[in-house]
Amino acid sequence: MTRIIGLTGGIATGKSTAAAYLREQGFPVLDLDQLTHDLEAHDQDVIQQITAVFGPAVQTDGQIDRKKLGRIVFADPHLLKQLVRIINPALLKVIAEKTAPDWLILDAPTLFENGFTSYVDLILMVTCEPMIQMQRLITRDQVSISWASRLIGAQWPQRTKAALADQVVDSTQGKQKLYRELQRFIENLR
Ligand SMILES: CC(C)(COP(=O)(O)OP(=O)(O)OC[C@H]1O[C@@H](n2cnc3c(N)ncnc32)[C@H](O)[C@@H]1O)[C@@H](O)C(=O)NCCC(=O)NCCS
Ligand SMILES: Nc1ncnc2c1ncn2[C@@H]1O[C@H](COP(=O)(O)OP(=O)(O)OP(=O)(O)O)[C@@H](O)[C@H]1O
Repeated sequence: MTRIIGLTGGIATGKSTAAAYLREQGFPVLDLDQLTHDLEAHDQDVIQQITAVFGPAVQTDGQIDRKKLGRIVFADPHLLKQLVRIINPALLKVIAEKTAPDWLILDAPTLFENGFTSYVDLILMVTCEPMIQMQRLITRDQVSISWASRLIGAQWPQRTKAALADQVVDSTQGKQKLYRELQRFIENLR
């Protein structure tokens, strides 16, 4: 029977790093960021709906230009909600069809914000200190402090997510410590 672990946390806190480790340990992972990218590149219904709301300028070569769309929606919470309303049904359709012999990891950065908590059996959150989060985001994505603040501000605060999660792992002190915490999490699952 498929049981779903929702892997979530703030932007650039280490979710993909945690997901990669869990995948190495044998867990199947459904990455909702990647799924979103696939839908915005190939799903004609999604592309059409996004274009109807945000205009033809968000399309390049028949696909959604995510950098352009990101600049629009992360600058306006109402527009971000409109985008989520378009994407959510398409994501939920894939989630509902996905099966695994035991645990399935749903790598879902905005599990809470998108209203996906009722689709998972357990919530695992990756956290890190806010200053480290800011530094990692600026370094990884080469963005300004003000844009990084906007991206962080578009999500629920880390402390709110941590209070609602079943388990929290912390990536502040490096990858090896994060992996040890994940290993403990796995051992307690079995
Ligand atoms: C805004 C878009 C076009 C930006 O694409 P881009 O390739 O530049 O960024 P990417 O998808 O890799 O996202 C980077 C990070 O942004 C954050 N983010 C993505 N979607 C959201 C959202 N709805 N709310 C807040 N933060 C978000 C996440 O931390 C994510 O990991 C894209 O993220 C998108 O379509 N998002 C809406 C769909 C969604 O909610 N996806 C998350 C499902 S859990
Ligand atoms: N424990 C860690 N120690 C040091 N650096 C880390 C650690 N975990 C992640 N990083 C680095 O921080 C950055 C963000 O990590 P990652 O991409 O895994 O975050 P994310 O939460 O998946 O981000 P997003 O929300 O944008 O998808 C990356 O450059 C990654 O190499």
